[in-house]
Amino acid sequence: MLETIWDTANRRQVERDSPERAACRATRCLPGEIAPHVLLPGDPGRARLIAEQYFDNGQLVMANREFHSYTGTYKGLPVSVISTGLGSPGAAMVMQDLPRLGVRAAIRVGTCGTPDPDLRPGDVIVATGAVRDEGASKKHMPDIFPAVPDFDLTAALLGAARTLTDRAAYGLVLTSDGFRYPGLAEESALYAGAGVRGVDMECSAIMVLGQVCKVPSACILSVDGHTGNVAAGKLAPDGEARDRGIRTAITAALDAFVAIGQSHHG
Ligand SMILES: O=P(O)(O)O[C@H]1O[C@H](CO)[C@@H](O)[C@H]1O
Ligand SMILES: O=c1cc[nH]c(=O)[nH]1
Repeated sequence: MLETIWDTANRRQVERDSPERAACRATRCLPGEIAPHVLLPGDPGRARLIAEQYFDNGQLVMANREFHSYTGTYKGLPVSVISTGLGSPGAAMVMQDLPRLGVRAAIRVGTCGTPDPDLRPGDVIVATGAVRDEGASKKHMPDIFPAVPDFDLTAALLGAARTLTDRAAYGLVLTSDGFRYPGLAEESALYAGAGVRGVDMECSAIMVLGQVCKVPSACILSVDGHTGNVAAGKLAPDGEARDRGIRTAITAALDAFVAIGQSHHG
């Protein structure tokens, strides 16, 4: 069982609902509680898994709604993980908290469907850009603005993924406000013809807010199945393959942080 960080790290105890914590309205974290390098899974359970299985001395910092934050180290580098919940509004709110928390790089480690017959469950996709079929980012930037990740962070992420697996792909992602909806099959076929390889619900918001909030951001996704199956009502993901891909994505993201970490000190 993880302890809260202020139990063991001599931090001030500040109530979750205090005005001081509300300055970061989603995460309710304080400056100093979050490391400069942050992983962003959607699922709070995945945040916990990362803290328990990948961090040294990973400790729970704060749990507010679906936004659960942990801090620890990886290969000696201070790192944090914050879950963004399901969908772009929550992801956008987390991104808005990050500048105040001193975050210098953020990587989404998520899951996706794929419309690409060449990809298999358990493959990982490093996103090179995203179709903005979600509403949250449009509250921050008009929809003619592109959703692109940070180039250097993305290059480091792809490099790290390729050292771990020969099933690391890169390409565009379709980020949507829907999971299963009437136009899914047609839309994903249309976009797949122009290079979309993954379908998720947060990447484009994280990329656009990364630009707006000046937090270099990138995304890596584990494929959990084909969008054709979801569109046809076959909703069960390939859980075993998905989890294998998630483990690859987490390690690649952390290794990318270590690779770029040197430039973020001093
Ligand atoms: O596994 P996560 O990171 O939550 O990502 C994907 O999974 C959820 C849908 O099941 C959406 O949040 C989608 O983007
Ligand atoms: O948004 C998502 C996430 C996982 N799998 C899908 O098919 N869609």
